[in-house]
Amino acid sequence: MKNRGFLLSDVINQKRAVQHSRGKRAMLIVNPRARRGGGSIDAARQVLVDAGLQIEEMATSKDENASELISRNADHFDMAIVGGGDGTLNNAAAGLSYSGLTLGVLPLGTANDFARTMGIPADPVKAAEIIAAGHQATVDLGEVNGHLFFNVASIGFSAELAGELTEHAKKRWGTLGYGIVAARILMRSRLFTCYVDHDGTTEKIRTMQVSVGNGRHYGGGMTVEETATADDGWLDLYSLEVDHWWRLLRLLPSLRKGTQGQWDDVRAFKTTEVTIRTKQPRPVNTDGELVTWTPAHFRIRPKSVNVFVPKG
Ligand SMILES: Nc1ncnc2c1ncn2[C@@H]1O[C@H](COP(=O)(O)OP(=O)(O)OP(=O)(O)O)[C@@H](O)[C@H]1O
Repeated sequence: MKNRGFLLSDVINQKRAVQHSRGKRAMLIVNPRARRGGGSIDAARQVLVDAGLQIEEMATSKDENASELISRNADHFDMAIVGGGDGTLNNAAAGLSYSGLTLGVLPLGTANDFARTMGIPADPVKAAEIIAAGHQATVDLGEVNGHLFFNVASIGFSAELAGELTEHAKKRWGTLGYGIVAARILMRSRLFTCYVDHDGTTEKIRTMQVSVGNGRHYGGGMTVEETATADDGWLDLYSLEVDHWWRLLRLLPSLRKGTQGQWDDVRAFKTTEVTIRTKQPRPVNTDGELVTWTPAHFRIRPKSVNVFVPKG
């Protein structure tokens, strides 16, 4: 009986997917440089085709910007399916936001934090089923100095991590790679001075890292803030003001759960706009890519992108 019920619900879901997707045109942009981007996504593509989508695959390379591809071709499509990690999604963010095309995510990256935030399964076939089913949500984007991001932007320790964690290391070690390189950088990290302008005040702080999150997860399963969602209209900032790296160790469980704001040496608040200034220019990374330098002006861009998400 159990098996029969399961088969019936599969058939019903497939029918619903076909009703929603039949005849819709989807551009499929796969980043071959993402961790699993070089592998086959044939099975995921087949799920989309079986649901009735007309798929046109568009090549993206190091020099080709996914946003440009989306903007240039938006008139001919109903949705843009992006196969890659968080770097690829950020690369597509401007095009998605300006074109209004709905985003389908095939998580082919290392961390896939945006997929995690939205509850999209890491398995590309299951993720394709979510796209075919057609349930949508509208999410915010973060912006720093004109660069858009889905999950998080940081200054300090994790920007150094982004600089040192090579593509090769990510491909080889996956999220374990983050851990190994992070431990090495942590041991030599020192506090630096920042001026934080927000909500009419300026705070001078000494910090090891400032993170500004739009979504919920980053860094392969860390949490920006336990109540954060990608559609809450807020940026969540936290600053690690610990004086020795080893004090960070006791914060690790909180950093995973997003409860770090409860510690005395962590400053945390919600805002919609914040500027961070440093004495010397410091690099800013968005989801592992170095994109700009301080002074860094962050703001929330509410309700910017429609995304296919699991029901509920
Ligand atoms: N449209 C694109 N075409 C080609 N390369 C891209 C594109 N967008 C991003 N990249 C580059 O591809 C590399 C890998 O992409 P991405 O960051 O998506 O995967 P990942 O690093 O494996 O996953 P994650 O960011 O989830 O950890 C990044 O260094 C990024 O700069």
